Amino acid sequence: MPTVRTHPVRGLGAKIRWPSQIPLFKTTNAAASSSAARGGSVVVERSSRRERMAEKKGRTEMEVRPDGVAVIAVANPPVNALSIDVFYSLKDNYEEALRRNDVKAIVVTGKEGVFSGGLDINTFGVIQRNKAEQLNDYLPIDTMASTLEAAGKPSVAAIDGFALGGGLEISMVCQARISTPTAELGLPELQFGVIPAFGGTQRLPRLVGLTKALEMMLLSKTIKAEEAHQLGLVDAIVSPDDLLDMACRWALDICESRRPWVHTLSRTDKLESPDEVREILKVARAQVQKQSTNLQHPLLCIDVIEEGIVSGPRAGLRKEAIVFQDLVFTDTCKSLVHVFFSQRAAPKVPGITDIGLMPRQVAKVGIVGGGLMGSGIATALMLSHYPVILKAVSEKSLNAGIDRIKANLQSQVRKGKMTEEEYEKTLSLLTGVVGYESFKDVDLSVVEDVNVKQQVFADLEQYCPSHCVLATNTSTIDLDLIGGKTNSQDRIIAHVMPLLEIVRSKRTLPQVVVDLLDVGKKIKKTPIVVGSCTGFAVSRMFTSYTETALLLVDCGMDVYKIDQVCTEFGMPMGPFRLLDLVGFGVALASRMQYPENSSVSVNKSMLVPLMLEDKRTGEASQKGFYKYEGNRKAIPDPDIIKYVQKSRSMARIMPDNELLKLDNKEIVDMVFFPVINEACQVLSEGIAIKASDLDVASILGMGFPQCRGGIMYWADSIGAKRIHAKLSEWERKYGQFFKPCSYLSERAEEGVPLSAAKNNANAHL
Ligand SMILES: C[C@H](O)CC(=O)SCCNC(=O)CCNC(=O)[C@H](O)C(C)(C)COP(=O)(O)OP(=O)(O)OC[C@H]1O[C@@H](n2cnc3c(N)ncnc32)[C@H](O)[C@@H]1OP(=O)(O)O
Repeated sequence: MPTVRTHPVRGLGAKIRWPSQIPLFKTTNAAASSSAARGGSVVVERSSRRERMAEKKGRTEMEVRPDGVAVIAVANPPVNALSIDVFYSLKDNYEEALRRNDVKAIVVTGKEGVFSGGLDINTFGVIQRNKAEQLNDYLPIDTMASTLEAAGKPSVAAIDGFALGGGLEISMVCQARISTPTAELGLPELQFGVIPAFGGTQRLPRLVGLTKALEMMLLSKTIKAEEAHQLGLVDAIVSPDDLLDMACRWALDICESRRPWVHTLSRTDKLESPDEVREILKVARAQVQKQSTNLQHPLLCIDVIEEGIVSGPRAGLRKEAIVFQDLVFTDTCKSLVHVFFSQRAAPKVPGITDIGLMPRQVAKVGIVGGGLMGSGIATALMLSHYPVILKAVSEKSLNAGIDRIKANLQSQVRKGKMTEEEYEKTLSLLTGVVGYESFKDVDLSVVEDVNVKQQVFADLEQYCPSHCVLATNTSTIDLDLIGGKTNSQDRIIAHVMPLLEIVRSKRTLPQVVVDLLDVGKKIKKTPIVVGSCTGFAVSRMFTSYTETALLLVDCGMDVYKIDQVCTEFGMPMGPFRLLDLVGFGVALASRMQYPENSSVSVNKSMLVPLMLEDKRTGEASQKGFYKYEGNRKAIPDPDIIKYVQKSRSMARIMPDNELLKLDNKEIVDMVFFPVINEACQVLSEGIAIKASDLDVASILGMGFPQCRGGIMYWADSIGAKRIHAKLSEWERKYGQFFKPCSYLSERAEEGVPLSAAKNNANAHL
C-alpha cells in the first residue's frame, strides 16, 4: 500500500475547493450563468457549441444504485472517445451526482468493455479549424480539475479494456482505479505531436514514479493491468463481472473512511529524490535529442513534467495547458492526426470490404521456406496464436528455419515481452516438415525467386484444398508472373514486411483480400491493398529514393552529405546506409526486375555495379558505402571516392565535369520530389487506390517521417505546382529521370491537390 496523504475533512455533499486552485483554462461550461459569473468566454462558447451540435457524438449515462453510488458510463462506441459531447454530458452528470442527496460516491466507467480511448481525435481538427485560443473553449476540462477532484464525494474509476490518453487522465483524477486483468493503460498523446493535457504529465509521475512515467509518455507505451497494479497505477484487479461492484464498494469505503482519500496531486511518495530526478531528466533529454532531432514536443513534455516536480503540480498543470495549446496547431500534430486516420482508412477497400463479405477463419498457416522472411512471418503468426507448418527442402534448412524462429522468440523473452512459459507455448504452435502432405488448410509464403515460386505454387495447387489462400512474400515480382504456372491465379496474394502490403492481381477474389486483411489485423500489421505490378507501391517509391540518390552522386554530390541530410529530414537512415543494409546484390536484382523504360529504371548509375565488382556488397561484407568494423556502426570510407569518380565519368551527366552543388533544402527536394513523382504514377495507374494509402506505405514501408504525414500529404504541403516546376527544370538539366508524370502535370496545371480523390479509370483493383 503506497504512503498517501489522506484528505483531512470530508463531509457528504461538501464542495471543497483547493485554496490554491488556479483556473487552468478559461472557464466555460454548459451552465452559462456560472460561466458568465466567472467571466468565461461566452462568445467562443456559443460558436464551439454550434460546431458541437453539428457533430453530436457520444454521451455519458448515469445510474444511481441503491447503495448510493452513481455510476457514470461513457457511451461513444467503438472506443468511447471523449468527444465534446461526452465531456459536456460527463460534466452534467457529475454536477447532478454531486447535487443529489441520494448519491454518496461516484464510479466512472465505460460501456461495452472499454473505459476510453482518450480525447476524440477529431477534436484536434475542431480546435484547429476554429483557431481556439483555449482548449477549454471546447472542452469543459474544469470538470476534472475543479469539480471532480475537489468534489466532496469520492470517485473511483472502473477500467475494462483501454484507458488511454484523456481516458487514463480522468481515471487518475479519481481517488482509486480498479481494473480487469485485460485492461491496458497509457498516455500515447505524443504520437499525435502533443502532450497530455488533462493533467497526465503531473499525475502519472506521482502515481508510478518519474522513470516509468517518462517511458510511458515519451514512447507512447501502454501497460497491461498486471504491471499497472504492481506500479500502483491500478489499486485492484478483478474480473469483468465483479468490476462495477468492487469499484462501488471501494468508493463507499473511501466515503466512509475505511480507505484513504487519495489526492494524486498531493502525492510525492513515488517521485524519486531531487538528485535522481535531475539525472533521470538529463538522460531522458539526451535520448530524445538523439532519437527525434526534428521534434519539439518530446522535449517540451519533459519540461512540463520538470516544472511540476520543481515548482509544484499547479505550476505544472498551468505549463501543460500552455504547451498543449501551442502544440495542437503545429504541422507535426496535423500530420500525425492525418497518419492516424490514414492507417484506419487503409483496410477499407471499396468493392471489397463494403460488400458484406466476412473473413473466413484461418485455422492453420503453412509456410514454404524458413529463410529470413519465412521465419519472420512464421514468428509474427505464432505470436498471434496461429499454428504454423514450416516446410523446407531438407532437414538441414528446416532446422535452420526453426532455429531462426526460436531466436526471434527468445529475443522477445530477453526483452521481457514474453515469459519462458509463453515461449514454450508459442513454440508448440510450430510443426516442421519437408513434404507437402500436411498442407491441408493453409496460407503460404515462399522465398523471393520467380522460378522457385512458380514451381512451388504449381506444387501447392496439388496438395492444398480449394479454399486455401495461396500467399507469397515478395517485394518486387509481379504476381501474374508467379502465378504463371498455375490455374489458381484468383487465390494468389503477396505479403511484404513490415507493412502488410496486400497485393492482389486482377483475378484475386475479394474474399481472399478480406481474409488477408483479417489475418493482417490479427498479427498487428497495418495492411494496405494494392494492385499488382513490378514493385507494387512500396518498392517503387523505395527504388526511386535510392536511384535518385545514386544519380545525385553522379551529378557531383557527396554520398555522406546526402545521407546526413536525409536523416536530418527524418528518415531512419540515408539512402546509402540503407543500400548497405539491404545489400547491393538484392538492390541490383530488384532494379533488374523493372521493365525497360519504366520510370524507376531509367537511371543507369554504375556506382553499385562498380563496387560489386570489387566484392563490396554492403554491410554483410563489412564494406559498402561505409566500413563496418565488426559491429553495426557505419564509418565513412575515403576509398569510396574512386568508385564515385569512375561512375561519374561513365555517367557524364554534368557538362565539363562540373560538380553539382546543393544546399540541404535543395538536396531534400531533389531526393524526394522524384519519390513524389513515382507515388503519383502509382496512384494514376490505380496500383494504390487512395493517396492516404501511399502515406501509410511510405511511412511504414520506407521509413518516411511520420511527422510529415507521409509522402502525398507532405507533397500537398509543398504544392503540385512547385514540385512540377522543379522536376521540369531538372529534367531539362539532368535528363528524363526527373520527367514529371502526367498525373502530376495535370494537377499542377489545374491547381488540384495531389491527394484529392481521382477518377479511377485505370484502377488495377
Ligand atoms: C487531451 C488529451 O490528453 C489528448 C488525448 O487524449 S489524445 C488521444 C489519446 N488516445 C490515443 O492515442 C488512442 C488512439 N487510439 C488507438 O490507439 C486505438 O484506436 C485503440 C488502441 C484505442 C483501439 O485500437 P483497435 O481496437 O485496433 O481499433 P482501431 O481500428 O484503432 O479503432 C477503432 C475505431 O475507433 C476510432 N478511434 C480510436 N481511437 C479514437 C479516438 N481517440 N478518437 C476518435 N476515434 C478513435 C478509429 O478511428 C476507428 O474508427 P473506424 O472504425 O471508423 O476506422
